[in-house]
Amino acid sequence: MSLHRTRLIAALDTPSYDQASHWASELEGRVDAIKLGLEFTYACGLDAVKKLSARQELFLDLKLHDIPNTVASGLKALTPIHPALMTIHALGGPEMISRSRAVLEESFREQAKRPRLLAVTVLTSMSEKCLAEVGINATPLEEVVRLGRMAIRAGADGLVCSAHELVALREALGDGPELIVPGIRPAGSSTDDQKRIMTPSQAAQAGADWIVVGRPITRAENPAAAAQAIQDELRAVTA
Ligand SMILES: O=C(O)c1cc(=O)[nH]c(=O)n1[C@@H]1O[C@H](COP(=O)(O)O)[C@@H](O)[C@H]1O
Repeated sequence: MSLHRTRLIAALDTPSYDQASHWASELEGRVDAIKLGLEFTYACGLDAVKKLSARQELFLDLKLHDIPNTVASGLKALTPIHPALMTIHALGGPEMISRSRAVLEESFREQAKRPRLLAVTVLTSMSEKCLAEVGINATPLEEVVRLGRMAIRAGADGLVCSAHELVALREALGDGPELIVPGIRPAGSSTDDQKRIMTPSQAAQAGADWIVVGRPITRAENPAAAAQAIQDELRAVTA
């Protein structure tokens, strides 16, 4: 496995434009991208998403999951925002994924500028017990690899998974798919609602392309210093 630089995405989860804007400026140059998701987008709207992401690479994490036509049309409506990364749920199935990929390809003449389509496999807040409660009798690892193979075959550019599944996904799918990893907790920090967690350096060693970190940065006394400490930890892995 090649050890490449793992990039850091800060999840700016807040309903307040001023708070998100403050974090974005504080973190500029210290993180590789910002993530705006359901909380910020529902509270502040898409114009605010566009404005806030004007200066930084954007992961727009809206985790679409509906019938193929609705998801593909929803993604098309989001293309003027021009995120670098967008999410849909792998559980929507292969037709939903392939139509999503097709609509993004049609919307961007230059494919290099097309947002990368990420399929969320098994949420990092879910354990084996929780999977059983929704009727899936498999370990998170088995389910992530199964969904991951299907999603990449159907046209996803990458997958959202926990760090625990990285090695198995690389073995199954090679270096091609972009692997994005939330559920990251620096040593000693609170796990919150996350179940399948690892530290930044463990995720980097296991081959994450990007790690997503929210509360350990945004709830730190000094978010910029917290982000810098994570970058230092990531760099130490590849040094
Ligand atoms: O798609 C995601 O980004 C995502 C998928 C997943 O399985 N688990 C997960 O935590 N996330 C997101 O990653 C961020 C993690 O935030 P913290 O737990 O505060 O670090 C949140 O914004 C979640 O919405």
